[in-house]
Amino acid sequence: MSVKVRGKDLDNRWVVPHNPYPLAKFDCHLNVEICSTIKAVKYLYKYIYKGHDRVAFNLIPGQNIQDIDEIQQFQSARWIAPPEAMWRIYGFILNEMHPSVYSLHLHLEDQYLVAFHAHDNLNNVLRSDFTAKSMLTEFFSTNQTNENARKLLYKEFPEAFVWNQQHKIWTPRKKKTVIGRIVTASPFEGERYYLRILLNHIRGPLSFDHIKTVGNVTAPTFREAATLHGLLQRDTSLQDCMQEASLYQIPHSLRRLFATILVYCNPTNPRELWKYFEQDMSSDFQTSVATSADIRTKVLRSISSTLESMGKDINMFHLIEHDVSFDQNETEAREINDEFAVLIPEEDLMASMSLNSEQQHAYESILQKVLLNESAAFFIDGPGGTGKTFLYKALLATVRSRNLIALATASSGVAASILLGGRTAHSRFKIPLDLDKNSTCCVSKQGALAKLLRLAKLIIWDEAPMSRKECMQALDKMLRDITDSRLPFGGKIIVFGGDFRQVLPVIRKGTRQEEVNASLASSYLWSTLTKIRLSENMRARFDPNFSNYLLQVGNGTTPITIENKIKIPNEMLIPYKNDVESLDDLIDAVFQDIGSYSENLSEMTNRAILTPKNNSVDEINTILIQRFPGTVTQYYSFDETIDTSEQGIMEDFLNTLTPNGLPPHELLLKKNCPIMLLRNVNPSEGLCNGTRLICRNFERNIIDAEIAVGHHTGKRGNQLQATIFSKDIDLRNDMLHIFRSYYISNAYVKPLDPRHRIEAHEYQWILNSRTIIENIPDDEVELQPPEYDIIPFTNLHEYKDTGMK
Ligand SMILES: Nc1ncnc2c1ncn2[C@@H]1O[C@H](COP(=O)(O)OP(=O)(O)OP(=O)(O)O)[C@@H](O)[C@H]1O
Repeated sequence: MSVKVRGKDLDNRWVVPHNPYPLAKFDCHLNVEICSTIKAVKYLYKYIYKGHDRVAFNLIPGQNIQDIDEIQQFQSARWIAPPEAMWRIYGFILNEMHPSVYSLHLHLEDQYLVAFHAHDNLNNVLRSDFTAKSMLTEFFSTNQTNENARKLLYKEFPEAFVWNQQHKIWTPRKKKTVIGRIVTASPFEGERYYLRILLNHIRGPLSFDHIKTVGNVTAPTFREAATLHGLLQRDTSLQDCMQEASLYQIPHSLRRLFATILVYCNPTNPRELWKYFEQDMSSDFQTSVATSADIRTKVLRSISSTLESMGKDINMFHLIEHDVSFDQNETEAREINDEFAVLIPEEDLMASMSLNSEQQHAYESILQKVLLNESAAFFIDGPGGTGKTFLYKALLATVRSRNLIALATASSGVAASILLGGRTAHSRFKIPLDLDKNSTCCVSKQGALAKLLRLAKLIIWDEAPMSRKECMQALDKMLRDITDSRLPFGGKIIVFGGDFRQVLPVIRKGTRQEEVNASLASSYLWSTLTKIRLSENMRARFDPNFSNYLLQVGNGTTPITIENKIKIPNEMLIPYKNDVESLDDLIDAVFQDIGSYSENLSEMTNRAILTPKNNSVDEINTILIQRFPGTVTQYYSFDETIDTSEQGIMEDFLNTLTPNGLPPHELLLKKNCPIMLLRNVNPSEGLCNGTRLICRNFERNIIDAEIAVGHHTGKRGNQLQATIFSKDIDLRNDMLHIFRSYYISNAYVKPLDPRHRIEAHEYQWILNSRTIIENIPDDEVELQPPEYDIIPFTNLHEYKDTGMK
């Protein structure tokens, strides 16, 4: 619509947002504003709650009056509405706050406010014990005598104790819920701010000195104590992390860690970090004949290939003066060789022999197309546990064993890590993250990936229903482009699989219909797919009732429904008593003997409690970690406000937040406890969002963990498996005998080129004249890696005469 106003053409863009209904109803000027920021909301609140006094008005007669009686004016010209008048007449409270907030004193030693009467003798005031008491000093004193008090943080103290201002003591609280807040301190205040940080994290401190004590060391300042506790971010924390790792990780792992730091930790000066650790990262490439330039190239190439698998280019980080470039042919060869080098486990090869009839039908239909090289696209539809993954494994093994390329992909990292050589579909096909119907994959027609895709005989995409249809459509377009074919998926044989009863694509705040519309089943591709159904539940074979029940839920035909809700059979439920007891019962039922799990990994990693809310996850995790045997190690996150002046005010609040994909502010871990990775750090190494790992060791800046699921199981930063091959073995022929074990020291260890791998071992040991090989006595059959329990020298006396070593 457009109108002419004073000779100018104006259209809708010149009209402020308004709502015609209130305009007509109230016959006045009303704008509509969109509250998009916190500030706008605050502004609105201020308006609404400005209160009655803001309608006070003043009528001034014509003549100038000198005497203005404001009280009189206020009283006589005050207008309040009848409801408010009634409210006041009855004396109802006008505002209240629940729960009440206790403001807790914060001061350095002997630096607090003292109130005294003008006529008091100052010397007496100073000498008086009573004057020397404050909320904080009495918090320390109570901790010295009361065991229960020591379990609390300063800010939690008012929840269990009441501050008696008259006698200046904390007495146990009997009723009323309150919360405590330590008064804020800005980082610019120095020590007072660091004391606050310590008080917010350390339970039951006994004195100012005690709170500064970390282990056996009493730090000179609160700042240093906070740093020793890991509560402050250090400028050198990334360097410290590499330093710790370099002490016990092999160079290959160190390079991987370095690449991960480059991608995820935004080091301010990557070149500095590179210079510092180049030597450590290159020690496995150092031989007497290698020049330093060769070694550097090898190290950079190794880092570059890890970065590539994370979707980054090494030249983004400017590690050296000039840009690094590697031979394109070599990159191409590596993409293809890596696929050829994927190991084929014996059990996967045998899987094709034990397929059930439905799986067998699917297997033969797909394999026939592969062998005849005919274009085909399949969708394997089967509820959870019907052996889809089992079928993919059999297919992958058969195709790969014929020296053909089969690509394994999945929508999620976890599903990808279960398949050998598996990658997420996004990373394998370079599908953009922000998709629309015109998106295409970022694959160059001349590049190494295009070459690999043209060579691939079979492409598997597991959990396809979880991805939006645009992903598959982008793949379709890209494959048609690189193969110059008009056939669906460029004539490639592609197998999608999954279960529409499980998770559909995530559409934020989307309706059920929107989710269905976004899924593969609503794509133009759906009609081109040959559908194969699997229905026999192989996971719950021995529990047919459960398997039937699952199927019914999935198909929406559960017999017993109350108000459209699924009724879970009583035998599957933990009866509800109250929140606390029932949660305990649930934990007991799932994790029956938590003390023994540290020895039996699969027992622990095969169990999980699922909850729809992250808060409940944190609550259950806290209980589980307390019950898990061993001593706790704490890691803290650092929260920073963009505006540094708000750090003191916002820090506590930020610490309480646990946004998606981030661990809690205080991460409590114990040796051998399971953890789950929350990021796709390096999917090709099995490190993706959802990978479960077992904590093996803790350093200040490093958690040493071992992968606990998928075919990367057992992978750990510094673990070695070795195949020895070198002409040095000939020299030692007399001594080394097949199938015998030896202690080997002073040997070089380096990663094995995938093309030379005979078994699943990743590293080779290089023996030279300095290598020491010792026989292991026959009675010492079980070779255990040494485990060191390092005891500080000062604590050694505790082990004196106890027979402990
Ligand atoms: N033909 C078979 N013979 C023996 N065991 C089988 C067979 N098929 C599947 N299984 C076993 O059944 C279990 C479930 O199979 P699988 O994980 O392949 O199912 P799925 O359909 O991929 O399940 P989900 O949808 O939950 O991923 C696995 O332990 C697998 O080893």
